[in-house]
Amino acid sequence: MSTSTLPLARRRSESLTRALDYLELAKPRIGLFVALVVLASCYVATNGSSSLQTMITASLGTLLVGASASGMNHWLERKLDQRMVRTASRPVASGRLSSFEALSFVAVTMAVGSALLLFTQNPAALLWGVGTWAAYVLIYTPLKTISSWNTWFGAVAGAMPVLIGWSATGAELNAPILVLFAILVVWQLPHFMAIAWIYRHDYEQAGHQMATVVDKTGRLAAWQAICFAVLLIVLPLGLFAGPSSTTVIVAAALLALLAVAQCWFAWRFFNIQNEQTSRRLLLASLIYLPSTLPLICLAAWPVV
Ligand code: HEM
Ligand SMILES: CC(C)=CCC/C(C)=C/CC/C(C)=C/COP(=O)(O)OP(=O)(O)O
Repeated sequence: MSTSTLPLARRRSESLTRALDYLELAKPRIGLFVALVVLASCYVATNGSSSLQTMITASLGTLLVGASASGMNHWLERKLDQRMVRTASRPVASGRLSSFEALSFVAVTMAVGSALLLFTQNPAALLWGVGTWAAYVLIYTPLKTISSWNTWFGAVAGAMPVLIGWSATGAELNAPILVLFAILVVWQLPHFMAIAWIYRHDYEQAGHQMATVVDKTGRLAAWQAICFAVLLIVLPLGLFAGPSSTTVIVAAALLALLAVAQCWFAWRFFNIQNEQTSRRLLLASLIYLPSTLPLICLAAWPVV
């Protein structure tokens, strides 16, 4: 039956399925978090004086470059993804999208995202965007099957959108932006160690050298989760490297308090790695990150 003779309802549902497949290529939930990080970074870099237009276009540009990186990761890992329960039904791994369709998505989102960063922002924002893409696609992704250090490289790549937001504003580096970058790098270790434990059998099946694969006792993952969670408690002290004010003191205290809560879940996971402690640590990490963003903005509140 040719496409034109298919019943309208069926054609509509097929178009919707394809649209959702392309959306899945972009890893939209991680993308949303990354966009929020860029919004906050623009605000923090300028102590609240960034224009709304800069904030929105920088976030949109990063979202598109990030979608391109995620699409490339789907394509590069299509064979490995087939071996993992969590990823086997992904659009490229399952064959619903062809390599041509996936790579076209990668090229179009990269071109539009890069143009947005260059023409609405500046060459530095584009450079950091391309650098983040390269760190994720060319360094982190191939390292996953080589060494468990991959997560540390992934953590740096995952924090680089802070630098896209900062460079878009053209502002000087300040204490809150450096603290936000550090928080993002460090946060990803407890975030991912919980995931590495939950999906350890999947990762082993695909040959990914995650901490829970190279050390099946779970201790390596547990140590990394607790050490980096503790580090999150002290990082807000870095805010005092800049001008101090009541808002900075309040923001630093609340950031440390949030980190203590996150640390509690890392501590439970450190003591015993099981379904409950790992899932709770993952959930805590997903609550911790968006909660820190308004607080770091508070720390950059203009002193009058
Ligand atoms: C080393 C770095 C990172 C690794 C290896 C990693 C890995 C993952 C994986 C595998 C999941 C899926 C968990 C599941 O299906 O249950 C996930 C979830 C998530 N991650 Fe990360 N992540 C990293 C960094 C980041 C960063 C930088 C962000 C955003 C700023 C982020 C935001 C999220 C969000 C929002 C989710 C939940 C939504 C979803 O499952 O798509 N992650 N992460
Ligand atoms: C501008 C730009 C490029 C933004 C992207 C930001 C960025 C680098 C986020 C990466 C976070 C990360 C390492 C996710 C896990 O990927 P994974 O491959 O381990 O996840 P998977 O197993 O679900 O594929």
